[in-house]
Amino acid sequence: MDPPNLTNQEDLQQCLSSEGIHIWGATQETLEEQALNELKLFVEENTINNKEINNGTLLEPISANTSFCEEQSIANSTHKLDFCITKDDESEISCSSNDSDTDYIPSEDEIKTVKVLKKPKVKRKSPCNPLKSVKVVDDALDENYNSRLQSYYEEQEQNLEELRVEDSKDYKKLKGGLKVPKKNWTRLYEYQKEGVFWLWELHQKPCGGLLGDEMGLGKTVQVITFLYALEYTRSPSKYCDYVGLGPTIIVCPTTVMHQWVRHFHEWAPEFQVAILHQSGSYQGQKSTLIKKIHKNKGILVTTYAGILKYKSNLRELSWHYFILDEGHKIRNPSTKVTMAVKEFQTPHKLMLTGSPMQNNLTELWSLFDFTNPGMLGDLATFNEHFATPILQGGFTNATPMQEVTALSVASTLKTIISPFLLRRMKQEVQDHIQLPHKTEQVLFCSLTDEQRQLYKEYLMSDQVNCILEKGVKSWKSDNFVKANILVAITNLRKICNHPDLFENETEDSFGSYKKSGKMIVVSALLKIWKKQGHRTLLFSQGRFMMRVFENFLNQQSYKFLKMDGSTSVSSRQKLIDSFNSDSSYDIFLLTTKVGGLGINLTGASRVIIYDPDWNPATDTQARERAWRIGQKKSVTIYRLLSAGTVEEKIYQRQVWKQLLSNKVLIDPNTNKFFKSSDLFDLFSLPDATNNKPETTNIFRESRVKIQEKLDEKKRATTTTKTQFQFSPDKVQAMRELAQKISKSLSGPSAPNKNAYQLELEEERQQKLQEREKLKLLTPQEIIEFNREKLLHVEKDEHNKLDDRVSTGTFEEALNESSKTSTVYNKVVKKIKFSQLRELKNKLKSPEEENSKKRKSSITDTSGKIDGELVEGLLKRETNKSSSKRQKLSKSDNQDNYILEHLFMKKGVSGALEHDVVLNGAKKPVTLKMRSCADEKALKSLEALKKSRLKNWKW
Ligand SMILES: Nc1ncnc2c1ncn2[C@@H]1O[C@H](COP(=O)(O)OP(=O)(O)OP(=O)(O)O)[C@@H](O)[C@H]1O
Repeated sequence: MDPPNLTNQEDLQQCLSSEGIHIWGATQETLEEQALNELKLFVEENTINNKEINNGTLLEPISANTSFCEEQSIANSTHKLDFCITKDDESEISCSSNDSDTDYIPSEDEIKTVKVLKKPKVKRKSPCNPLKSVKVVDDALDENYNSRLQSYYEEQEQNLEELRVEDSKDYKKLKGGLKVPKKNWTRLYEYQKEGVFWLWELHQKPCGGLLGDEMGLGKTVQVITFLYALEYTRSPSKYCDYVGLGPTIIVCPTTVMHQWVRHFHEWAPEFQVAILHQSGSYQGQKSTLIKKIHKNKGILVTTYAGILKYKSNLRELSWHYFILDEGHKIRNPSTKVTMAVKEFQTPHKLMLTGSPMQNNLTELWSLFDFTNPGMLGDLATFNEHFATPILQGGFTNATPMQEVTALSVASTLKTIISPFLLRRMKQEVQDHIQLPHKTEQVLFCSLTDEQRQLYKEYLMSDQVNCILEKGVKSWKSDNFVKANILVAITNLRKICNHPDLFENETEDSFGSYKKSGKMIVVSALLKIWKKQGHRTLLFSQGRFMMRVFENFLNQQSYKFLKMDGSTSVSSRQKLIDSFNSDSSYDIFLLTTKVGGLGINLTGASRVIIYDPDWNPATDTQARERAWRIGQKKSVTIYRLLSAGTVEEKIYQRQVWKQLLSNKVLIDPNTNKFFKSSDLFDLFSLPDATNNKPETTNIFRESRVKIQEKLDEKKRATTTTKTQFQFSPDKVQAMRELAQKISKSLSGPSAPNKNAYQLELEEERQQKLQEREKLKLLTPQEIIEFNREKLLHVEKDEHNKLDDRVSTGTFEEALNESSKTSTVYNKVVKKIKFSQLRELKNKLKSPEEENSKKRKSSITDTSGKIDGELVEGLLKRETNKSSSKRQKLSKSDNQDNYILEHLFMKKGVSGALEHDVVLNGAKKPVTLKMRSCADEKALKSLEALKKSRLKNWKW
């Protein structure tokens, strides 16, 4: 089989640079991602047109008629790569409405899941049919539009003959004269009002802007209110002939087209809003629809693919506003769709995205090249003077000077883009929106034995050996090796998700959750959350994993809905509405790319991201579906990773990218990024006994408290066991003694006061005996003895035992011994007190006893959650006397319990607080370095100004 045609090295380099790769060469970039990116470039450049890759073998081209994401079957292959290669952008557009994740453009990230050769022959029930919900109908057909307007006016008790937007005093006038209807203004949050004003300021200049508020903060609502206010104000435009709002195009992902229509109907009902897509109500010639909406000065909502498809019809006409929703889709400057949207010469261009920079600084350049063409100079100048120094300063091996230069250049860049970028984070506006608390943790799950075995075997396969032998030397020039690297990574990821995705088993056991470490964790989480009454969004990357989940959820009788690329566009909004409105659905199963963009799923308060994406924004987008305006409950998000595997590297890469983005968009003084791994790191697997995932060591300070606590507990037990050597007889004697004591302490209470006194007397005798015995022991043995006692006492307090590793020296042993004894004595006192109380209670009347039971059922701590006995629950601390504990919310307590449970029973070996990982420490900067760095930043600015002269279309 021939290797694919090589693209010329310049093209490759360009692609790499768009992924932030070219600058430092191989040493500081992960090779696997370069392979991935370059392969993506092949996809976009059609250099390996329609070939499929199977275990390193590039197979024959798929038929020329293959539509995007169409499932193909190629015989005699075993381990199928889970993606398809698009023929080209047009082929994607021509696909039917129900066959694609991606009615938007196949961007560089869009290597799609297509098929497996052997489809898992699992008997599947289809997910529950959603309840019927009101379908959003657009205004493409005049009769629909008129009848909607009529009902609206009737509702408003207004006359149909009135002006489209009535001129009354019922508005808020902003500086510069914009009148915002009060019915909208009063509904906006303060920061949204600022957003509307910012849009108005931009409108008065011949420039565009990027509304980059964090996801779910209401970017759509702000833009619609602004457009509505423009129309309401009816002021003539300085830069074109329109009065009020002229014809407008909104480009967005397929899934949110209907959401836009709905928002327009709610916030600006008088506008005529038509969907330019086969899922819209207009089924005639699309060119006719385009002309009609343009003439009526309406709003045309279409997809990124739609822009390509109808580009010539759309470009014939002049548009007032051109708006890109989820505008990061044009982050790659060399894709067709990016070039297409940049060809539109509208006076006003806006972009909405919650993740303006996902992988590298070139992306940011590409976005601003749309909204403010030429403002950041040409790409080469930008890369040389901004992207390079910022990136250089971010690596762990950067010199202090490089670091400070990066800081200065990043600050300069931030200053340049600030007037045209409005970005607010949820944390900043929390006072306004009052979002409920969010916890986001990364859980490191152990592989099952089967997975580990498979993973190891694959690592030792010829394919991986070949990569490691050839790859290090020739990956740069050998695209075949790059393709192999990609295939290998994909296979490893499959094993991490579920071994059956890699190696199909018999039908009966296909997809059993017990075969996958992460699925065992999912199973435990879903079980507990259902009991707690939480509803869950379960995100996964691939459709085949979705099938495994579907099978599992059916077996476990969960009620669920599902949305992936095969879900027809027209039914997606219905599914979303059904899930939000019908609380009987436990779970919404979604692919990250389809379900992660733009939609509202506040009906759920729990989110699982089953497998990490290379792009941090993809996972963040997914989590934001639940944690957004409208959410009433605390939200918990778990990102699952298989410990020690390639998934950890992917997560580390995510963090790296996120920190780079934060440096420019949030705080230039973000700390260093860490060095990425090399090829050997990718294809390795630490020993199973090494149960501390690498990532938890890198971000030690971000480890969740509960993990520390459990680790301490473990150490306390194991240390003692390994440090001291006792003869078996001695151990036995100590055990017996300790057991005897603990039995006497925790045994059934005496029936009356006299019996209790007798018991105390017996205890005193035992203590005396014990003291005699202790005289014969060494200090270390005393420690061990005390520990043993505490373990038998089986109370929480034994966790407070100091766990310092004893070296066995006499002094330390004595120290530790005295501490242990103190803890022990406290325990004993507490137990006695509780026994006494119990005894008193027994002497109380039955009524009093009943009332006490009622109370205790509220604060029950023994293996119960909300009154339910939960399997595997050891203990649940609801210590009323601890003020710290009292401050924790119910949700925090539930989360803590769940984590404890997962650590103890379900193979989770580490957990990180995701937000803490991303909050880097700040570096002190000396004055001298600062002035040198500022000089460099000034030079960068000069270079940019020169480049601007040629390019900026202000
Ligand atoms: N002022 C407001 N009053 C009531 N609801 C609001 C307000 N602002 C936003 N919302 C609601 O919050 C939700 C999120 O808003 P929207 O979809 O506009 O956010 P977004 O920033 O565009 O999100 P994404 O980036 O995910 O697309 C929507 O359901 C919207 O109706």
